[in-house]
Amino acid sequence: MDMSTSSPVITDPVSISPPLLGSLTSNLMPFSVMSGGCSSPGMNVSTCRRKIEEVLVSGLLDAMKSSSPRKKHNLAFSPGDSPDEDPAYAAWMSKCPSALTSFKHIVANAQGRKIAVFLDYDGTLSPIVDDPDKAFMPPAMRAAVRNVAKYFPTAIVSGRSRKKVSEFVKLKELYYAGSHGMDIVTSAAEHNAEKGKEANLFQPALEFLPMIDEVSKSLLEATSGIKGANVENNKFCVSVHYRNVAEKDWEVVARLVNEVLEAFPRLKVTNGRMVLEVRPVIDWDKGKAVEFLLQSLGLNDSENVIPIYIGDDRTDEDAFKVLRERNCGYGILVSQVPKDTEAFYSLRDPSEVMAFLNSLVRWKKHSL
Ligand SMILES: O=P(O)(O)OC[C@H]1O[C@H](O[C@H]2O[C@H](CO)[C@@H](O)[C@H](O)[C@H]2O)[C@H](O)[C@@H](O)[C@@H]1O
Repeated sequence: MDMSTSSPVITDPVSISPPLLGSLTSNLMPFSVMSGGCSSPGMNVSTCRRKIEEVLVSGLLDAMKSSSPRKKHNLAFSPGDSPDEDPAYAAWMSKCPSALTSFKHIVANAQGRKIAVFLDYDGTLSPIVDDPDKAFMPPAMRAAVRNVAKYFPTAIVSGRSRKKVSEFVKLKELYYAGSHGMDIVTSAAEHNAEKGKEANLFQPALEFLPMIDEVSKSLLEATSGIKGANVENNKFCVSVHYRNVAEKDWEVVARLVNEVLEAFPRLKVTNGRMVLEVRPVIDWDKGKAVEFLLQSLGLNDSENVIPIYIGDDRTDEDAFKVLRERNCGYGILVSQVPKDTEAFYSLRDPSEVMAFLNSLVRWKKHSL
């Protein structure tokens, strides 16, 4: 087995912000030092600008490559083998143990306290698939989430638009935070219907709505010639998918996204699983959304409330970090490969997520 190319610890991808060339050109001096050479005597503005652009595009491309490992490159074990036989994975699991094997410890700590459950969608409740419009949640998972919500306040926190993720999940008893937490409803739809009231909305990036629409159209147009590229408007953010783009064309994707964003200095780009996420430069993320939900749902008592957040993506790290810093609750990372993470525990895939949720319900029923 060649360990040199397998199971690397995946580090945090780059977040390139704010805006790319627009603000950088107005502040060339510091950046010219960073980019090594723009300050050379005789270099004109356009050469310097090109240099900066190269640095940004190659940074983006590196981030795309490092955060989007193709499975076969990252599994040390050959097909049919168990990840347990991979020493790197086993070493990582000793730092980030399975939430299933640690279940007794998790619930022992929750005894006499209230559990609140936060769930990411893609890669957590639904398996990752090539077509984002077909990321359906299996009925058994829906049943598991429905049961969890009977016993614990439960929220979905997704990068998708709130509308789209709630159409996938189809459960009215949950709270939903879409657009990476920038679109939150703090009352479950069933309660709204019962009380005949409007949903309580929190949308910290409301002013960006027209800008997101505009950038979404520009990105769609710019990438229309790239086979496999897909632009998804998630209301307060936009996803540029490159999962189905040939790797040789990733640089073109990076270049085009960079070019489009030159006109939008108030937007930044981060990356997830084979996707570039364009979003407003505001101090808001899934971690802030979890804090906001805990506060609004009256669950802010860190002595008596145990939040459990399950997610698979880079953006979920913000939520794991919040729980770690508050020293309350547990982040659980869904991953089949070792990753740098702020989570305390891990689960391998959505089927293990479902097993964990079912265990929570069984434990709660038993303890009533
Ligand atoms: O926060 P999440 O709910 O995990 O949303 C993050 C992104 O998920 C979706 O993209 C990912 O899943 C797709 C379907 O399995 C897959 O094709 C894609 O490569 C993944 O990146 C969603 O389409 C994005 O808009 C979300 O931002």
